[in-house]
Amino acid sequence: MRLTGIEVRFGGTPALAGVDLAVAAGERVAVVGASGAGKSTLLGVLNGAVPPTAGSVRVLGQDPAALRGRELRRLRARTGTVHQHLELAGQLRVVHNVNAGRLGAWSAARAAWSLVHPQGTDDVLAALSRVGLADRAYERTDRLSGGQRQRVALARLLVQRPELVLADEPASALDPALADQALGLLGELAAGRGGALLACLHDPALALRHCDRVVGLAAGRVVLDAPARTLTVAALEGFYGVRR
Ligand SMILES: Nc1ncnc2c1ncn2[C@@H]1O[C@H](COP(=O)(O)OP(=O)(O)OP(=O)(O)O)[C@@H](O)[C@H]1O
Repeated sequence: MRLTGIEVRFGGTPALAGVDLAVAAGERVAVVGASGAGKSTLLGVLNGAVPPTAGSVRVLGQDPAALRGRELRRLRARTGTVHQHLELAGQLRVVHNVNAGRLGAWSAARAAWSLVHPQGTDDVLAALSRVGLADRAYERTDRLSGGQRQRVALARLLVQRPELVLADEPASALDPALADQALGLLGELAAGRGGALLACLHDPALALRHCDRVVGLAAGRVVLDAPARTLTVAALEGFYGVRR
């Protein structure tokens, strides 16, 4: 995956400005930076949700902004995103939300039928069991806690089995043990498909424990790009403006 000279403008000030970033297969990259630095916008450029106003994007050998229809759906099925706001349908049962991870690989008819009769439930239950929620499969999703819903979104990704994993603060509502487990699962998922993981993280210790490389953004620019083993929690806290 490679970004070259990426600029994104929503209005006056650019959300991303001159971003160059190449990520190799197998890399686990933490994207860090203060609120508003451009982290979510960067993930949006990679999954095709945010078209750049300048620059070029290659994701799994393709340019998401140049694709339409079936080609774009195919690329999106290979790119899995855990969104910051999760994008779960609260009124649906957990099993349906997890099954939605497969929608990119199914026809519209099969996807609609799966809402009545969930398909491939064994995989769904296995994914829910990996995130500790097997006993909540048939509950309405909006009855779950924030952290439980975050784990439903993770189970949806496990069912999707994408190559490139994009995770926007995937552990923000999880306790420390569950956060470690979630990051471990995301890293395994990306490695298992020969892909890569990019995770926006606000917790420096979590970033250093689970990622090989840390990319820091400030005001839409890359201001840090270093192997995790060369960084410390204190250095990353300084990057966030924390003073002790
Ligand atoms: N859809 C949008 N329309 C207008 N401005 C936007 C939009 N999305 C993001 N921005 C602006 O782009 C800048 C970067 O936002 P972004 O969401 O990428 O930051 P972030 O680093 O992910 O922040 P946070 O840690 O708070 O989630 C911000 O100034 C934000 O206001």
